[in-house]
Amino acid sequence: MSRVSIQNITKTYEKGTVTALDDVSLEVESGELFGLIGPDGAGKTTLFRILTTLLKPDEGKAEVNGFDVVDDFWEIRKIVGYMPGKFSLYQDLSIIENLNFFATVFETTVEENYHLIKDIYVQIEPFKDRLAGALSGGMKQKLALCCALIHEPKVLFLDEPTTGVDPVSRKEFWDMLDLLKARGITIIVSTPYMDEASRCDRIALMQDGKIMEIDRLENILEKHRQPTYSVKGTDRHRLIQDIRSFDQTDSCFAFGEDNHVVFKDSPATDSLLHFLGEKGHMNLTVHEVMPDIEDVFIKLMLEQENHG
Ligand SMILES: Nc1ncnc2c1ncn2[C@@H]1O[C@H](COP(=O)(O)OP(=O)(O)OP(=O)(O)O)[C@@H](O)[C@H]1O
Repeated sequence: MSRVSIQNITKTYEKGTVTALDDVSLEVESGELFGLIGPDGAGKTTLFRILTTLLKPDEGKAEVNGFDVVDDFWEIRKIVGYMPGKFSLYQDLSIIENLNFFATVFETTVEENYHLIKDIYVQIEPFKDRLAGALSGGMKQKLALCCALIHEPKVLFLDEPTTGVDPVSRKEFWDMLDLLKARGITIIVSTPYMDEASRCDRIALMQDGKIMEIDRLENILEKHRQPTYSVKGTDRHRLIQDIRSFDQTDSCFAFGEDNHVVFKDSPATDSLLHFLGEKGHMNLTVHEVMPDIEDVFIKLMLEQENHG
């Protein structure tokens, strides 16, 4: 049985003028570590709020562990853990007070379920009397995860848990999720960081309330692979504009120091270099690169924009 089943969910705000989710369907299997990947405003938080019964969909149906998110909301609240993106902790309570609070809400105690949070909690326990508001981003994130786990949830929803957290803590966080997955907990995690896709069993790429693709990362990369070129030069700002104005350019986006270019038909690197040279660009380099998930995301985003 799939743990989370979403069928044709639509949700709008502002009397129907803002569409947050547009006919979204998705199945997450038991024990999966599933990633919802997309930028701000893609609809990730709205989907989590529906699945954790805090918001009702306008249309469609969703189930968690066989319970309907509208009719069986009370059952769902007992079996899910939710780590919201913002404001999940009481800033003026200490670490241990926050944890006790969440345990009490679910009629349990920290002692009773200590084994569930132990691996994570030992890292912040030395500071247990420190106020949550005074913790670093990485420590807040660990505490929020402990609070979401303290009642032994079967399904865990984590909304952008690594946003604003340093790269080392981000990696540690994903290592912790691997441990939770090994215990059989189904996990759905959202992130705007494309590189985190590789840590998930499967991912859904979301943009503007729609799911553009759902699959294993390697399958998505394989399916959407297209020849992609890195073009660098001295005058970076003008370069991207000039590459875009070249008549054989299909798309060009900045990737850090780089510009990634896809051509309309056959690769036209020589004519592009000639074109840019005539526009006075210096120190130009061009070479083919292996497209990654960001390249695929942009490709799908442009296709979605062109269709709708
Ligand atoms: N309470 C609300 N009232 C009106 N519009 C809203 C409300 N909540 C979300 N929206 C809009 O719905 C869309 C989806 O927002 P949502 O918060 O679900 O996306 P997200 O992917 O979680 O992004 P973020 O990281 O910014 O929260 C956005 O256009 C957002 O502005």
